[in-house]
Amino acid sequence: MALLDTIDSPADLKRLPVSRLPQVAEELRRVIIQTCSTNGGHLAPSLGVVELTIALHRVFSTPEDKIVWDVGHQAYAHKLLTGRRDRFSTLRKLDGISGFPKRDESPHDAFEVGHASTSISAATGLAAARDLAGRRNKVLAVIGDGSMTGGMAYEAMNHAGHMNRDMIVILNDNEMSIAENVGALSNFLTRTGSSEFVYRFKKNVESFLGRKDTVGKNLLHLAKKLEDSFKGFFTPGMLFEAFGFEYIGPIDGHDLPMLLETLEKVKKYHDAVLIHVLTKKGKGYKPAEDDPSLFHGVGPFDLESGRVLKGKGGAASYTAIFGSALCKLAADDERVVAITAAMPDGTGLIPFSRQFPKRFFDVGIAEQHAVTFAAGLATQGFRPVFTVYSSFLQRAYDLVFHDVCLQNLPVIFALDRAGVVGNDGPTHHGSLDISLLRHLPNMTVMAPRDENELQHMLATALGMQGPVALRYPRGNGVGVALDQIITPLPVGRAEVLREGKDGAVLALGSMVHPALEAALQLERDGGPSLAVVNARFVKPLDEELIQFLARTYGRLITLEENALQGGFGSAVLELLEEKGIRGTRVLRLGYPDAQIPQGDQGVLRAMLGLDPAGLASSMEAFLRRD
Ligand SMILES: Cc1ncc(C[n+]2csc(CCOP(=O)(O)OP(=O)(O)O)c2C)c(N)n1
Ligand SMILES: CC(=O)[C@@H](O)[C@H](O)COP(=O)(O)O
Ligand SMILES: [Mg+2]
Repeated sequence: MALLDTIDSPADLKRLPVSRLPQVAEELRRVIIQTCSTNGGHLAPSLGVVELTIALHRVFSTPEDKIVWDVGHQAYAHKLLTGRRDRFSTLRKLDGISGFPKRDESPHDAFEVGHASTSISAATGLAAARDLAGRRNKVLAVIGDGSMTGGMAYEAMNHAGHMNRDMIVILNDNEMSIAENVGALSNFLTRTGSSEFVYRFKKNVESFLGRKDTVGKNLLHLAKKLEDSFKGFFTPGMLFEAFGFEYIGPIDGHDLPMLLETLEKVKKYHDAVLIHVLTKKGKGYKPAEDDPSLFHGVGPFDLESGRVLKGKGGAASYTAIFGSALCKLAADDERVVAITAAMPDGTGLIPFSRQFPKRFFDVGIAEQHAVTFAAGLATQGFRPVFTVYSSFLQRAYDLVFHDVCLQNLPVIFALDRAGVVGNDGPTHHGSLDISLLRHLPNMTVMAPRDENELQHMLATALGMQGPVALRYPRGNGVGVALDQIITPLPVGRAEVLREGKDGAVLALGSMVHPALEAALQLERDGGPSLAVVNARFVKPLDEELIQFLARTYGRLITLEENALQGGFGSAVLELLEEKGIRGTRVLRLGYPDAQIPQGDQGVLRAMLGLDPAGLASSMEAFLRRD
């Protein structure tokens, strides 16, 4: 029987002799690799923290003690050790366990995450609550070096350090974000400098004098003092100590005895402490060790070879086509610059970064900074294209308004992953961007019906003088041929794709082709005949056409992959109200006011009634109600 099968809670782990822990680590890795090979998932991040997770659950006692995982994509071992081994095969599937910590999934999941750099803030809140309630549990945040490039982490450290709450931050430093980590901090963190001296010195002293020898401890103390005396070096320790955190490290994040000893020691402290651990992303699975970016968030893969069975960014993906169109347009327009917030691969900007290295900027996980950085560039005549997942732009909302729209600056927001993204679930679905952006002054919002129109919309955006949001879905296009010549579209003009007698469908972006399919299906079945319009623009709407359709049919159906509240359909309703067009019946189809769960994209769209069959059924029922 596998040792892991005997661990239904951290208490079971605590009962094992230390000598058995390496076997637990080995079995955890085997389950994580096996599950990710079938389900996909965040393999490399989770493999990198197996020993750290074992050590944490050996020394601390969740759920009383609180562990907040930053992003939470690395928490698979945590889930396996906290009673979810039997359900782990449902990872990231509809109705399965989440790929991120979820409070309603386990009391051991102290806080819900998914977007980076929030863990220290949450942990600070948990620590303050503990103190107010007079409890004495420990509170920890585990944050990666990539997530440490997010400004919120410093806001939190500044506050936590000031309060000097009893809390522990564990910096999991694997020198990787999704891609190689970027930024001055990243270089700084890997510049162990005198810390390296102290680290090697500590290792030598320990091996020579034994761990428990007091002389060794005094020598270690001396080594630390030596480090402090190296005024010429400004080491990570000093940075975090400037924030009021006692710094410990760097230590080997795969050395279980060292981890256990360090955590046991720090557990006795009652101050703000940061432990800097060095880990290898993907440790224990060679394909992931060799390519931690590919295996950061990976689709199903062949266990033996590590060959990924269905990649995300296939040649026909919206992402890849966006990336190549941007390169084409940038070649003829030197004003074009591209910006990513630590996601060059996921946003398709790798080709651009290679072709125009001086015009490419990876700002780290810093979306707020990215927006205002783009605004700065735009004031000087450049055409910044900030390519970002829809859900990750949400944290920069005010900067979009305050720094871009109010100044009416020509910044382009290329919003990838708009609509349901699939197995990442509710934190990552791009379900809000239309509602967030369409009411901002000077903003244009558009969505292409397919991957070919995406090219033309990008050219349209680059030809405009103010802010533009261009949203498109995760995954492959509909398989249309790509025009070689990319030309701008007439702004604010929709496109009638088919005529009808009984009503008109205004479909936006990824809903256009399903709408066509549904209308055709209805007609084939002898049902109503519907006109279908590719709306193209949420702002400005094609006011003339929409008023004509309202007056002609008296019945309109709007379709969008966005929350209904404040979405495209809302904009149509507002227009009819504003123009005094009474009596038109409007059916709005889109996302409800509810969390959309995780699951394959097609399954979710069908669940939401946004697949062709679901659309046909809703449309027919609506038209029959007359
Ligand atoms: C606000 C936000 N932006 C971008 C992402 C996408 N993202 C997820 S994990 C990750 C890299 C995290 O790097 P690190 O914290 O070092 O963790 P590691 O994967 O190396 O363990 C990024 C950019 C996100 N989840 N949230
Ligand atoms: C954890 C995280 O936020 C990213 O890794 C995200 O899951 C990537 O999403 P894609 O798989 O759509 O690129
Ligand atoms: Mg990292």
